[in-house]
Amino acid sequence: DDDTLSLLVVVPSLEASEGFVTAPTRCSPASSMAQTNRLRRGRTHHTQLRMAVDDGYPHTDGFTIAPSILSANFAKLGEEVDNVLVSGADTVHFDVMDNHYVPNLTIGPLVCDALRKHGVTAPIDVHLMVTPVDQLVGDFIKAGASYITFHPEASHHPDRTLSVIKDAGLKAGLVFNPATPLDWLKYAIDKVDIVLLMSVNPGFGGQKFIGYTLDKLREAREIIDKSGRSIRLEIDGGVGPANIREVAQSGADMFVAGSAIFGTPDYKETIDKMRAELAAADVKPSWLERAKQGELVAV
Ligand SMILES: O=C(CO)[C@H](O)[C@H](O)COP(=O)(O)O
Repeated sequence: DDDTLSLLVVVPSLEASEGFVTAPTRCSPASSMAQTNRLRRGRTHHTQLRMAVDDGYPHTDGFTIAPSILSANFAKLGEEVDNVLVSGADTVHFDVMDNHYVPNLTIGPLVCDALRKHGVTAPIDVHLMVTPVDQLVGDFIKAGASYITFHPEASHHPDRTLSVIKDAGLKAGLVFNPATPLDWLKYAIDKVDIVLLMSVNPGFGGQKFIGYTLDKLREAREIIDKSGRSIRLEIDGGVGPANIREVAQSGADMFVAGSAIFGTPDYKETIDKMRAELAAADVKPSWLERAKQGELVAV
């Protein structure tokens, strides 16, 4: 209920081969507002409530699967989101397009708020493809977003925008279009929780993965690992069971997939295939391995 949150907390275990053990705990909203919001946002409505107290992300295997609702049936969005979450997705990827920064028009804070009111408790990963950025950031914080990522070149003050998101207790991220260099990370990396690489030109679902972004993933992975921080590396565009293994091997640990999931009749079967490919990739998420060795600074 809203007064007392009863959670199963997932904590990293140095001994467990999967990297996690579960332990029941009880959390009270008497803690700070930011912490309370974080707890609420971190709740999932899977078969059991899960939360990674180390970093605020839910995960089963250290990898995050984030279906993009851009490819969902908007006429029954709540049901679509419920289905994809019970099918094993970790977060809901929420694409916001303004017909200005990108040539398409989608959904805004009202829809995010409606999903929360519908009962969605999984993290909502808001990807802003808009300019200007700042007004919508405030609106999405109020609407119950969990993570907000934006394109730095679309913001007048990227550093300030990152701070506003983080100060509200959310995860903040920068998004890079396929041909946009990663230079923006050089100065702002201490405020970045998520680096999102576009592997298609933003604006539409169902496009083909641009191959050279695999090199860019490796470059971003190196920058992140050097930073010594638990930053997630998210990839978005043209990802599905056929290429997720190679994408993971190139360094990604958060995978957005729209048409590959919503375009299939059985979401669980598709997500299971993606997880099987991740297991076969024979790589562990860098953040998880380094957390086990006590190397990472929490974000
Ligand atoms: O941000 C996006 C487009 O701008 C979408 O999230 C992305 O394209 C995912 O769709 P698909 O998996 O079908 O490529």
